[in-house]
Amino acid sequence: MAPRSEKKEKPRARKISGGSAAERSAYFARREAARVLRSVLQGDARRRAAASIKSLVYSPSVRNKKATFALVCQTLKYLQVLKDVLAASNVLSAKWKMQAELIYVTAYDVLFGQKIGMTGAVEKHIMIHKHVLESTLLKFCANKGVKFIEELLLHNPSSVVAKPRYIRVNTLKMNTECAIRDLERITKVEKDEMVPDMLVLPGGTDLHKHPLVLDRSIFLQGKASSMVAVALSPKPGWKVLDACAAPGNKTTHLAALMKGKGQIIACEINERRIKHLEYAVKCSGAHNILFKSFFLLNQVIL
Ligand SMILES: C[S@@+](CC[C@H](N)C(=O)[O-])C[C@H]1O[C@@H](n2cnc3c(N)ncnc32)[C@H](O)[C@@H]1O
Repeated sequence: MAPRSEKKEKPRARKISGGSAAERSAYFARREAARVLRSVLQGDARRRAAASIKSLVYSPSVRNKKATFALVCQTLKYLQVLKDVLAASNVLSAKWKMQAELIYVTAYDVLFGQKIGMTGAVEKHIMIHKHVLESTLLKFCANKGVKFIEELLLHNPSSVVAKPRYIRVNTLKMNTECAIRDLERITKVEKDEMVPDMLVLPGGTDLHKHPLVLDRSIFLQGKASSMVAVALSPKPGWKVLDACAAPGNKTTHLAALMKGKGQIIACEINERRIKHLEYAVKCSGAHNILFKSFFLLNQVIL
C-alpha cells in the first residue's frame, strides 16, 4: 500500500484566530481524535492488536483527553454508518481521502455531536454537505425500517461496537413492563431470553444520565454479571455473603431476588468504593444489607 501523503492540515501549527475557548477546544479535539482513530484503524487493518484507545489518548501529546476519548469512541461506534452515508453522498472524494479519519470524526460531530468550532477546511466541507448527509441518513433508516439511528448499528455486523446494551430492572423499585414502556420512548427494547428482568437495547444507547439509572430503578449491568445472582437463585429469607461487593450491582440484584427478605452481608475493602456501594444500596430500595469493611477467607463473620 502506498504510504499516505503527509501533506495534511497540521493542527498544532495552524493558528485558530477568534472563536471561543470551547470552539478552539472542539477544533483541536477533532484533530487529536482523528490521529488516534488512524492508529486504531491501522492496527485493526493489519490484524494486530491496536494500541488501546485509552493508551493513545493518554499520551502526553493529546491535550484535551476527555473530549478526544469521547470523540474517538463515538466515531468508532458509528463508523460503518458514517462510511456508508459518506459514500452514498459522494462526500469522501479522492481529494479528501487522505484525511479520511478527520472526515469521519467531523461527520460524526456534524450528524450526531456538538457542531462547534467548525472553522477548518474539513469542517467547512462537511457543513456544505450537511443536508445531503442528513437526508441520506434518514433514507438509510427508512430503508432498514428503523426508527432510531442506534438501531442502524444492529444492522451492521461489522460495526466496531455492535454489542447490545444490557439493562437490569431493579424489581424492588419498578416492574419490568413499566421499564420497557419508559425506555421504548427513546429506543428499541427487547427482553433478554435468558436472564429474567434483563432488557436488551441497541449497542451504543447511552443511558448514564437517564433518570431511571440515576435513581437505581434500572442498572446498567452486563449480562454475564447479571447471571451470577440468577445462578445462585437465592430465596427470600436466605443469608447471603457478597465478598467483593462494590459498586453493588450483584448485591442489589441479590436483594431484588430475595424480595428484600433475609440478609445480605456486603463486604468491600476499598473505602472510596464503599461509599458508592452504600449509595447504590440506599437508592435501590434494599433494606436488608449489612456492610462489612472487608472480607477475609479465614475470618468467621457469619
Ligand atoms: C469487580 S469488583 C466487584 C463487583 C461487584 N460484585 C458488582 O457486581 O457490582 C471487586 C471489588 O472487590 C473489592 N475487594 C477486593 N478484595 C476484597 C476483600 N478482601 N474484601 C472485600 N472487598 C474486596 C474491590 O475493592 C472491588 O471493589
